Amino acid sequence: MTATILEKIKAYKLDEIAAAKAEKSQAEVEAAARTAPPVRPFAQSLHKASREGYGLIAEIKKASPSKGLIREDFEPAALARAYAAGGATCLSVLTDTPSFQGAKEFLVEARAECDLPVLRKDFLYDPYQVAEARSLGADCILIIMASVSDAQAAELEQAADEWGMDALIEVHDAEELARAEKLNSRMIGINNRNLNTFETSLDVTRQLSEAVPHDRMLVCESGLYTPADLADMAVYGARCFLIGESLMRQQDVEQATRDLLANPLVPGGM
Ligand SMILES: O=C(O)c1ccccc1NCC(=O)[C@H](O)[C@H](O)COP(=O)(O)O
Repeated sequence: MTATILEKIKAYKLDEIAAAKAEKSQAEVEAAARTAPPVRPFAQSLHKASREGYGLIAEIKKASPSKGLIREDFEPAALARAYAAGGATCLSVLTDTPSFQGAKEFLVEARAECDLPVLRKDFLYDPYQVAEARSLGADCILIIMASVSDAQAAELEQAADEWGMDALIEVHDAEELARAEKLNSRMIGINNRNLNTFETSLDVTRQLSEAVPHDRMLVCESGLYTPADLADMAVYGARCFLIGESLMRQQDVEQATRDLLANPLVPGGM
């Protein structure tokens, strides 16, 4: 049987992790993490922003498996400044190279340019990668339930907690959501994109949001383009959004970010 994209990504990630450990031991990466700049409050910032308007995690994303090259003129530092000036709450930076043309240095460069908390957007399997994320300055990690076991998810979450970082738990269906609920993290991301088929539909959030417990903060991820999309998703309880491609395709990223956030649906209103 042909391997799915997530299986292919996992295979090369495990090779990358082994190579990274051979180059820098766990103890060395932990020592580097201890000297990293203090953690910025990721979940707390989103929570605050979502009470006043929308919380936006703006993604620095050069390319993707589903879309190929998204943005040619790609400078993480300039993009971070534009997102911050446009009103983003947090940043997400792709650090995976083979599939997204990302890099660990992009996270360091982006974070140094602004005061926003930063998510390391990558495929994590090992607490080593969490310490590495912290050593780069990351304030939050992503745990993709489709690509890890319950035991791995709990181990990654615990590592994030020990470093004082937040974790965004990503789900795409009811079974993954039920598994995510066994974790402690308050942030649940519903990814509208099926990471194996790339099919993307806001129906995923429409159908799954109802099952998200009220004590969790819902983050609606992928396939969001317009203020109308955000207002539509807000009706289903999403006030926080993770957006990459649609903003990355804009010439004026700052203005596009501002426009997207300009007229949030009033909480509780229609
Ligand atoms: O974006 C992809 O093609 C992709 C393929 C396989 C695994 C993950 C993938 N993307 C990660 C994400 O979920 C998005 O970068 C993120 O939610 C932003 O989505 P978008 O606004 O649609 O760029």
